[in-house]
Amino acid sequence: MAKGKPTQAEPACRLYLVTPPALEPAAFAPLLTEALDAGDVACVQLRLKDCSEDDIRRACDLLRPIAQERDVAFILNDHPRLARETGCDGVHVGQQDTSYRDARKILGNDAIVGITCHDSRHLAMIAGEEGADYVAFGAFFPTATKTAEYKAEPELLSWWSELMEVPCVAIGGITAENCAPLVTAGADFLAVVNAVWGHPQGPAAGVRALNAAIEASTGAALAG
Ligand SMILES: Cc1ncc(COP(=O)(O)OP(=O)(O)O)c(N)n1
Ligand SMILES: Cc1nc(C(=O)O)sc1CCOP(=O)(O)O
Ligand SMILES: [Mg+2]
Repeated sequence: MAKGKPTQAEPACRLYLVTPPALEPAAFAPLLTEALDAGDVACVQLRLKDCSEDDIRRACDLLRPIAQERDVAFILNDHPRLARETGCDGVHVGQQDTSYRDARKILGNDAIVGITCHDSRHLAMIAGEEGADYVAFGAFFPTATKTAEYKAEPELLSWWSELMEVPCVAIGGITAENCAPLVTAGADFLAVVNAVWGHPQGPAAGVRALNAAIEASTGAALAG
């Protein structure tokens, strides 16, 4: 994920992989490699919940190079200081996490800082004005990966993308089967957990299915 909207050389909507909330880094490394080698992925977010900072450091040290060697941005969830310390490309922070300003201070202007905005135009406008590199809306569909308290609609993506240059990420229960309205509404990135890591044929098949669905929806949108 370069800073800014995908360019003309890149697909209009790209995949943003979020890791499962618990993983064993050595066992997960080949799965990540398989996923990234299967198709177009803009970004990987390491999202580990209920584990120590040392566990996060170890996971970053093993998984970050797999993404960065492939020109895929590696973003850490929730922990701007750890993101800086471990050489991540950026951080994703939610409304209850470190503020945008503090995250930016910690990481500097070259890093990617993305912000959760739930279903809120107001939060997104603030994040965009403050300088966020992307705003994330969700959850678009029911998800078993976390308890999602907000429900976003595709119309939010069309409103945002018609008005703003700052890229928008859609998240929450997204699959190859249901993603078309989000792509046509203008999502710049689709963030997924279960559709890739829980795919019955493995993560490579998950990435291929989502890439194909994005391409088909983009073609349909261009055809009018
Ligand atoms: C791309 C993306 N969008 C939203 C979130 C959710 O962040 P947050 O609200 O801080 O919740 P947790 O992920 O920390 O449980 C995200 N991580 N990534
Ligand atoms: C991490 C996260 N944030 C969400 C939000 O709505 O902000 S939904 C979500 C989980 C996404 O996982 P899956 O693709 O398996 O539904
Ligand atoms: Mg968070």
